[in-house]
Amino acid sequence: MERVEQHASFGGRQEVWRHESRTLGCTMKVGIYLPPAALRGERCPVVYWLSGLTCTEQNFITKAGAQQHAAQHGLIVVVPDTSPRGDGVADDPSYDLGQGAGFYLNATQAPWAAHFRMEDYVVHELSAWVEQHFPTNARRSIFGHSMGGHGALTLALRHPGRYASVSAFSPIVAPSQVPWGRKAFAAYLGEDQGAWAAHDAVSLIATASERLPLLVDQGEADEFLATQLKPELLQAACDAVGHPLTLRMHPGHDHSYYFIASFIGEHLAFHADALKARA
Ligand SMILES: N[C@@H](CCC(=O)N[C@@H](CS)C(=O)NCC(=O)O)C(=O)O
Repeated sequence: MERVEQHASFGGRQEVWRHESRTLGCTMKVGIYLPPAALRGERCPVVYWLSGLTCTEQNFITKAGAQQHAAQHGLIVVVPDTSPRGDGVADDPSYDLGQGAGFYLNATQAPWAAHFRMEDYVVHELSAWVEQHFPTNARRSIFGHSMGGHGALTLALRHPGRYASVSAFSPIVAPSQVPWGRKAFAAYLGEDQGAWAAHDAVSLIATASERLPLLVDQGEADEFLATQLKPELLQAACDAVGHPLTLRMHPGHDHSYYFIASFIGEHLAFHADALKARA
């Protein structure tokens, strides 16, 4: 492993690391924000951020403005890339499949299955690596944007007990029912839609064994709202079983990091409260 960037930030340090992933079979870059408390040697909880289509670790660490809030709450923020990377890794010319579009699941279909194992990477290998090398206290929360919002919701629902809290900006809530998700699921999981529900937040809500409250923020001027995101499907699924959901619609906000930056402080405060309650 090798540190490839470090920048002083709000009394802490924004770092980028490169490490070998056995799960993905390639080298991965990861953004790690260490708050002042971590630099003083205190053990801090970790919040995992999952980005959307086309992103690397750079989008969030340079545009979300998370560092000042993570510093204030004493949170380590870990930002993985959105897929395996490299010349030996399968890819597709479109922006919504292949590298930059891993969808936070383990692919079962050729040519993707060899490297596209983002669920195992994020849930198991990355957290073990983080907890081995950084001053953590083994408490975790998870959040993300768009494809990464889908990732945060589904990984929290699929791994009850692992995360203290979950939230999302503009998430894909029902990938089985929208073009981005249907294209990716057909490629990664196969045409048999029986396998899709296990990676679809709206489907998973019905049978969730842990009713972890969901915080979701969505811009009303988001260009993908009606075609790809459909938060009303998540609202209906939560209403049907009494799953706690706070869905906040924001007039004027689009799908960009300007939206994320506007509410990132509230999301980190939400996670900090939940992580403290677990202490
Ligand atoms: N029109 C966009 C679609 C992809 C997109 O909007 N990606 C979102 C996540 S779904 C994003 O975070 N983009 C990078 C950024 O805004 O920094 C593109 O082709 O790049």
